[in-house]
Amino acid sequence: MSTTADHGGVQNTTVTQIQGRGRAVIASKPLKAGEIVLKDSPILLYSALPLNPRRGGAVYCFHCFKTLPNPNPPSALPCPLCSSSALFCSPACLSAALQSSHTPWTCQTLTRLRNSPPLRTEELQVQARFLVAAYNLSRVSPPDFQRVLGLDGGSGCPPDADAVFLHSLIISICDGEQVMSFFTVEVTAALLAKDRANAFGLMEPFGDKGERSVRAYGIYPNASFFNHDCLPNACRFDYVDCNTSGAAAAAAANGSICNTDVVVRVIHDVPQGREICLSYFPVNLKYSERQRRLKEDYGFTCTCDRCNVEVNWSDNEEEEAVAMEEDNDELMVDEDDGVKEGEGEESDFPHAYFFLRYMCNRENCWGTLAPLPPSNGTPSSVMECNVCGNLKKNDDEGGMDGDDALEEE
Ligand SMILES: C[S@@+](CC[C@H](N)C(=O)[O-])C[C@H]1O[C@@H](n2cnc3c(N)ncnc32)[C@H](O)[C@@H]1O
Repeated sequence: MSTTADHGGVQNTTVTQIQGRGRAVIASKPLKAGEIVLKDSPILLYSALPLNPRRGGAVYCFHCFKTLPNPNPPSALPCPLCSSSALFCSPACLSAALQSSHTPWTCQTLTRLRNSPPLRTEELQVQARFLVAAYNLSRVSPPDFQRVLGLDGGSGCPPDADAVFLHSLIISICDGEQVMSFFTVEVTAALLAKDRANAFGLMEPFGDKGERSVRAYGIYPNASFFNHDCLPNACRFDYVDCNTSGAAAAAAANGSICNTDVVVRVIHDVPQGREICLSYFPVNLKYSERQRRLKEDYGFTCTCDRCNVEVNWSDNEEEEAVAMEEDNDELMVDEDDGVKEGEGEESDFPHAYFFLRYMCNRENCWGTLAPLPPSNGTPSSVMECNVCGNLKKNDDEGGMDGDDALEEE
């Protein structure tokens, strides 16, 4: 099967079924480094805050997820029903939320959940938020709800204990015959599995100690077609509270992109017919950790080129290899895909070049660098980090020199 995804933001790609990988995004023409292949808007967004947060409430708008300049009313507009549990940045966001993400039904169900005995973990509380958002979506936008159900994940697995528990809890407190009859425990379990395999996290800025947490999760119908590779050839940018001067900021400023949209850009040239993949987590993770996450959250064993090399490594061999390769100046670029395995010794370390060229060198960032979009077909020499937003000049040797930073946040 080969289809072009049905969303206006998809560019120069097709979605194809690949044996053992499900749907996959394929370049339908040769792509230049930095080229945008997708702009996507969420069909479902929900806060990553636990229902009963230990510290304070949200300081962002519950509709567009921008930080509120002043979280206290009257600058922020509270939901008229649940008051300060949900705040909004403007009358437009409040009004849109009351008809979509924060309907009276959602508001009432979340309030009842908050007033029930607290769920034992924050993870369960966030899953409960997701289920309420998904049930609500089935009421306000049945076609979007069907798209969520059509995502990959959860087929044939029996509901686990958490799914059974959350299902009976929510069904017992929410109003609505439609919800009661439609949502079986199997549907609830499938929704949770689809969320785990497809949701993107919109991140908070770095904290004082360099830590980061998720502000909101979103289901992006087209971005969810990208498969994973531990050495990806594309990466995702988002725009929440965007304050960099990169492509993201420019797009956000001229209104061509919304605060919660995502954009996918290829990080180096990609030939026609090649699959375009993202990494589902920072690329610096070790083999065992990557495999664990992919199995637990996404249900597959990764057999990408990098994993096929690293499967035989011990933990410290991997660290030694990365350190050794950082000094290697004999790595070359392949015209086709930007990464070339070297001769002899270097062929054991196909990812060293990737780390040098495409991994952000800001402390504890681990973001991926992609060039700014080409201008009139000319590739940009400025690389942008998809996590911290820093812009850096690309040197010809393939490394990113800290002195070349164009902007530090
Ligand atoms: C976000 S979806 C990607 C699109 C998915 N293939 C589909 O058909 O909709 C994530 C799921 O795709 C599959 N997947 C992603 N990367 C894969 C890979 N490298 N090898 C095999 N399956 C993969 C897994 O089933 C995973 O749970």
